[in-house]
Amino acid sequence: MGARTGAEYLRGLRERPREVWIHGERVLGDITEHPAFKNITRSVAALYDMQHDPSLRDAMTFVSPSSGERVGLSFIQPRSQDDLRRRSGMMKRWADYSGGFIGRSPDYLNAGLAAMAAASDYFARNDPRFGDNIKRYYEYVREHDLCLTHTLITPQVNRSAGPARQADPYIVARVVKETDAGIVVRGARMLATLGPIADEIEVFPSTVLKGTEEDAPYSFAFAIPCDTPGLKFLCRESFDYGRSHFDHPLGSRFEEMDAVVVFDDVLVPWERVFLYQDVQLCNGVFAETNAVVHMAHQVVVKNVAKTEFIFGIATSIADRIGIDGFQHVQEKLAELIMTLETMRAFLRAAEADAAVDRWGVMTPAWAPLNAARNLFPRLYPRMIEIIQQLGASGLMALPTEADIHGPIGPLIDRYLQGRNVDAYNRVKLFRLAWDASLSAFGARQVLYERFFFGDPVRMAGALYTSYPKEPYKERIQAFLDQVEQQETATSPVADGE
Ligand SMILES: Cc1cc2c(cc1C)N(C[C@H](O)[C@H](O)[C@H](O)COP(=O)(O)OP(=O)(O)OC[C@H]1O[C@@H](n3cnc4c(N)ncnc43)[C@H](O)[C@@H]1O)c1[nH]c(=O)[nH]c(=O)c1N2
Ligand SMILES: O=C(O)Cc1ccc(O)cc1
Repeated sequence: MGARTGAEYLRGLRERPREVWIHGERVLGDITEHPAFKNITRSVAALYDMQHDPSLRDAMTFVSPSSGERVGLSFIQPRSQDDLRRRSGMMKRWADYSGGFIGRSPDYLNAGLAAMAAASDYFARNDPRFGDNIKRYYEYVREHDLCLTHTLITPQVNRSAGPARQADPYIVARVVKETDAGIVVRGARMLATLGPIADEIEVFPSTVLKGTEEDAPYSFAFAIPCDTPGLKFLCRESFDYGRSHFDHPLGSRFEEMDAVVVFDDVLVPWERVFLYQDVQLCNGVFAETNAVVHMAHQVVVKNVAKTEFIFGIATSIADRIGIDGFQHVQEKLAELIMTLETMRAFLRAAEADAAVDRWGVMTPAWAPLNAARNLFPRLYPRMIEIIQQLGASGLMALPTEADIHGPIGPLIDRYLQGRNVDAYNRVKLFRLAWDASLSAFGARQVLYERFFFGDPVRMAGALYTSYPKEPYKERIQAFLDQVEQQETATSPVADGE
């Protein structure tokens, strides 16, 4: 019990084989040895191991209020700004490990779950048992340091109709029946990042349901182990092509995988149900519990780490091939600095203006985090464009490790050296830039940043509609009135001329 080591995380996956499909086959045997999952499971394990580095103990863990064990800091229910800063410090260490390329390190969902448990009264409004369920579940996950995945989105079949109005009412995961033991769920959800190698899956409300009776069977929040019978993970193709860390420095380590989740009459025990059939409570769960704020806190920490990493790549390219003196290159690098400082400022503002919410949790200020989560999906594709603009053909004149060590090695040494670096290290840098900006891994990162927190168009709409606009409109009206008064006061008629 308490914060796990990487070995304990890997053992947990081995002990609980789950139904995972990839490349036309079911993963049989040890998933931690499967080519698509071996490297990412080692990377997630490395995150857990950081919790046991004696020099990082206080930076990565805190003392559990229930067991007295040291548990992961992302599970903390912050009570002070200091707690928030400690949590973001911990999140930054995890994000730095992968340059922000493991978007779904477990801290993202841990922070959300901690907030939901603090807001257990919200779930109790649906049913008093659900309030106890979410609290108990949070403690269970925290004390066992489990790795969570989540799935919110309905299958992309026909977006012009709600879940009940699809070609088949069982496309979207819904409740088929209730038993004394729990609810039975049939249908599918999208898109569980890290799903096949998580311990548990949260199946939470997603798109805004209409609030009519027909949506009730689609309205629920629950969590179950990933090896629950009938639960299937349908993976996309792996972007870890089994190449060396030199050839694919990111894809060979941080390919976190995304999977469609199918529920083939899955029994969800009542003690794991947190919301059921109450459409309004389902629609409000992330906002009303402030879980979305705490998750956004992790996201902005990750954005800082990722922007630092991309800026590091871009400025290294500029230096290595001698383009750093050109004005337009400096302008592009300055753009990355602006993005970095913007993200840092959002994070700092959110922590500095944090306040205790109605659930008693010290909660980062939402306005800067909400602005950040709307802005970054627009800035990240531009960051990647800058890498492409600076790297140019160098992102394609890119031999592999085998070429460097093979018969053409001397040619590479001569023609692919940089201004101040040998060919080996120049190619190594450019392969990293390629993996961040052009490989399947890199392209998926752009898509991830565009969409993972929701459809950017609807997110922007929600930002606009929820933002307090009256004070600004009133100010403009007052300004216009003032102009009129001044005109009247200074006009010849008013002066009696
Ligand atoms: C790489 C990656 C990883 C993840 C995820 C996505 C991606 C790309 N997601 C899913 C993510 O939450 C999801 O992509 C967004 O919410 C958008 O939903 P759809 O992808 O279904 O697009 P959707 O089909 O809704 O939209 C497609 C297009 O249609 C437009 N559109 C659709 N409906 C509209 C409407 N009503 N009004 C206006 N425009 C509309 C959109 O603006 C968009 O341009 C996820 N989810 C999850 O639960 N867990 C996870 O771990 C992840 N991980
Ligand atoms: O749906 C929401 O309101 C917030 C949300 C979006 C994406 C996600 O991964 C978690 C929560």
